Amino acid sequence: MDGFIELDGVEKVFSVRRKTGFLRRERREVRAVDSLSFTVARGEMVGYIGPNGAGKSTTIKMLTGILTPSGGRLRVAGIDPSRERSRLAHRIGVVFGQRTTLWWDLPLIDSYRLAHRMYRIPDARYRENLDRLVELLELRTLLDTPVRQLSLGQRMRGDIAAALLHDPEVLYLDEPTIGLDVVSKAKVRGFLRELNAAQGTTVLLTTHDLQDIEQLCSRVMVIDRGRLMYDGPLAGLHEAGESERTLVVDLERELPPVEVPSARVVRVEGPRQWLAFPAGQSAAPVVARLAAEYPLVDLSVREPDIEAVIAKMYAEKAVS
Ligand SMILES: Nc1ncnc2c1ncn2[C@@H]1O[C@H](COP(=O)(O)OP(=O)(O)OP(=O)(O)O)[C@@H](O)[C@H]1O
Repeated sequence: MDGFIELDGVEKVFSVRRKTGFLRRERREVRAVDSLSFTVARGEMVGYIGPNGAGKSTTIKMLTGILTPSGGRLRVAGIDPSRERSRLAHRIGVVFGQRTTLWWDLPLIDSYRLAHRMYRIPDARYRENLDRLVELLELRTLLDTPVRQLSLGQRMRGDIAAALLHDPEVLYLDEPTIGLDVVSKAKVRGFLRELNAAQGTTVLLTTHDLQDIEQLCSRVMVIDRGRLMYDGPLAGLHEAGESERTLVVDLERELPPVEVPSARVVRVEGPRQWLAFPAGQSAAPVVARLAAEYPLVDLSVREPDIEAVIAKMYAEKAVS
């Protein structure tokens, strides 16, 4: 193994006690991560996806040293995370979309001052990093605002800055765009792309939004029931799952199902129709044809969700 992040046959088994009667308890084992092996090279930006309960958070927690693996070998920058958690902490940054690491009642800048001391960042470097991050993440006018008053998108940008003040070589992001509007998502994605390109930061990104992966990662790993199901480009995942995108079309009036090559109508509701077409294909020819031949009022494209792609992957495997 010669990656920056290395996992070899990693396992995590939780022992769960379940109530089965008034006084009876049953002990059950949950294998959250099962013989997981992969490597991520320095500077890579990799998507890590899978359905709920697949084992993504458990993997990230083992990579930060919060959880100790039940078996196998795991290294980040040559460090065994659970044995040398505080040494590793200086080299990694973590952002959880669902939970903030910022101090809720204090102005944003105070969380940064605390990180300055906690990570013992040299003064000049702290000032330089703070200045750069505040500029790139558009936080200048928010520094004196208590975190609880920030919008979700502002808070997320604040969290990302906090995770990067100490110049980590690797950044773990757990759902960084969850709940954000289109503009905020674009800002976060733009920043991450820039960070990876300019600083060479290694990024492991967990998300349920396939557009995050599409716009940021050349490689995606799919985990399900603790096992690695797929490791490769996103396009290959669409092929493996034969996934489809959906075009939602609003017509001027109710019409019979429209007829367009390489797309099929899957639902009709009054003047609105839903057309499915292969995810690997551009929507442009379908849209052009619709606009030319039908009284079009509005349309939008819906990406397949990860659960649907993975469900199809399973279905494919079952018949092949
Ligand atoms: N501390 C724990 N004790 C017992 N079981 C756990 C614990 N943490 C996770 N699990 C179980 O391990 C499995 C994997 O959970 P994990 O949180 O890693 O999934 P996930 O892929 O991150 O899911 P989500 O997308 O919902 O966050 C689940 O069955 C979960 O219930």
